[in-house]
Amino acid sequence: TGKRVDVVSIFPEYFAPLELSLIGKARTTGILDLHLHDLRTWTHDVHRTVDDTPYGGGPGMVMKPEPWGQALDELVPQGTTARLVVPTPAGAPFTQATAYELAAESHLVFACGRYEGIDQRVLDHAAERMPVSEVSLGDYVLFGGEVAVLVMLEAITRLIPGVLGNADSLADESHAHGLLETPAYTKPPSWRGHDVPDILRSGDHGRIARWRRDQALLRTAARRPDLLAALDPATLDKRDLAL
Ligand SMILES: N#Cc1ccccc1Cn1ccc2ccc(-c3cc(N)[nH]n3)cc21
Repeated sequence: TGKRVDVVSIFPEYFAPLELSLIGKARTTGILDLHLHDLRTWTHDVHRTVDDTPYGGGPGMVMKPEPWGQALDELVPQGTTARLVVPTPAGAPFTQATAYELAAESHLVFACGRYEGIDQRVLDHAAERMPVSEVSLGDYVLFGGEVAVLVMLEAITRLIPGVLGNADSLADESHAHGLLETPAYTKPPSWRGHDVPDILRSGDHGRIARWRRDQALLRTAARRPDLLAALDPATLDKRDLAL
């Protein structure tokens, strides 16, 4: 059976396009079993209230715990398990490594917050019976979790075996070896006075691989020194260090 993914949001229509693309693909390949839910399903008052004022004062509103608690009771019944993934500016960085970890899970529940976030007790209570990942997509603040979940779903889905046609394309992409990927070129060989590097048209695959690695190292050093610093020195050979 495919990977079960539940998304809970007060704007489930944000995800409607996925129903076409991912569900379409999943139907043929049985990869993703995506279910969208409106959090207001689990409200019972006439105004379908999901938010209230923050304890301790401050601007904005906070999402009430009750609807979330009932949603999780229904989506992750006692005796079943899932990983709860909650986008938040205060989360741990979502990286390619996180995407791989989440791609391996059989059941993911994404909680999309709005307003100033979800009452913390929802996450604390859920953590008593399931793994909870609070994740940040970057050091900027969004209006809510929906866009973050769209990004995560894309990053995760492409890692599930069978989704990408050419599995090799996963091996050499950015962040696969902890380095940025090399520049890409295609025909024509010369375009508006810009030529493709001769090495790439030499047919010498050993030298091409070497050139590509050099480019990845130089590019990573120039644009992402933080990634270079994080590299395992064991993966670098003496030529690399000479760059
Ligand atoms: N929480 C919160 C919050 C706190 C202060 C101001 C605005 C918000 C809005 N918000 C509500 C839900 C929610 C979900 C994810 C993000 C998010 C993630 C990244 N990486 N940036 N922003 C923001 C979200």
